[in-house]
Amino acid sequence: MSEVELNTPTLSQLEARAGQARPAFGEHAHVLCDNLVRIYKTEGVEVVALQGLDLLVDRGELIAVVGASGSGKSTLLNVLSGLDVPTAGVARVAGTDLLAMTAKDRLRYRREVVGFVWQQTARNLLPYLTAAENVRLPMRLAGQGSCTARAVRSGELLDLLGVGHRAGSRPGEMSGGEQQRVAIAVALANSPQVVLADEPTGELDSENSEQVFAALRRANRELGVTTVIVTHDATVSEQVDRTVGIRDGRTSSETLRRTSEGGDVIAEEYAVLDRVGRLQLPRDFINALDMERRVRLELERDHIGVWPDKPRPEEPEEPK
Ligand SMILES: Nc1ncnc2c1ncn2[C@@H]1O[C@H](COP(=O)(O)OP(=O)(O)OP(=O)(O)O)[C@@H](O)[C@H]1O
Repeated sequence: MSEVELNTPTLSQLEARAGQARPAFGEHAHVLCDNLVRIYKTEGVEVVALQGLDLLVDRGELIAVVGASGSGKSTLLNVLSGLDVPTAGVARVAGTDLLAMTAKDRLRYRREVVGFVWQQTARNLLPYLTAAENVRLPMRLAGQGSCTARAVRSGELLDLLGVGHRAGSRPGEMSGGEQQRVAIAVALANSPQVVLADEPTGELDSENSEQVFAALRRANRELGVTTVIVTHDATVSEQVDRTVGIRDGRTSSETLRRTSEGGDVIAEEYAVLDRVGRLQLPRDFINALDMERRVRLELERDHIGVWPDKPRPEEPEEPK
């Protein structure tokens, strides 16, 4: 055997080396969506609601997903909550592969792994039970703890979310914001690993919305529960550290919030670069430069320039 043959790696060695060099996408993420596709077919017409969406959320992180109506937010949440199955791609939450669940796995997943807060308070709480009874119900259904242990936990959760004084009230006797904070306690009752909230402030005024966001932040911080809030309200980026924007069924931007040394809250927006190098330019940037179909790129030492295909007509000079 020649020396060249001896030193030439085999295909399987090359594959093993490639695997070592790059950890799998989102290997350590608590919530992972990789190239997620959801196509709805109705009367022969196909609607692509998710078009290869990538999303990573770390354990213990709190993020918001924002997007215009029809961008795919509810579809994403339905997949993450185990209500819907994507057409293709990977969806994994707290180690559970959402595309490979049996009906029994799905029930366990929805009962033990994730907690939900829906927009409509009526979907979150039973009207004829008090706040404390509503929080105790999921624990009873899951057969968790003794009667006393359940009462203690419901009291602690209601206190944590600032609605301890409402323990004996029925939903109809509480404000919308209080009902949603009780709903968060219900979602947390069985100690889920991930809380999913769909427009939790959609029916609330700004003061109540802020209280609900503050309650979600407190639950996230104190209990370490990973939290994903879906909303069309772009101002949510002031309330959370990371906001992921979806456009046309794909993640398009991220806004990161940080506090400067002077104490000011600074929100910086980034475009998302996907794994094959695709980037969605903001619609207003494209419109401002009349960009269409293709653009010219130039690689500089520390950035990439993007120019319209055709030069823009000269601006007419202002008459003197
Ligand atoms: N069951 C369905 N059958 C057919 N098309 C659907 C279905 N559900 C959603 N779609 C379509 O998929 C796309 C994404 O919808 P989705 O409800 O996920 O968006 P969204 O961002 O949550 O919107 P909204 O904020 O209005 O609820 C839309 O074009 C919608 O019409």
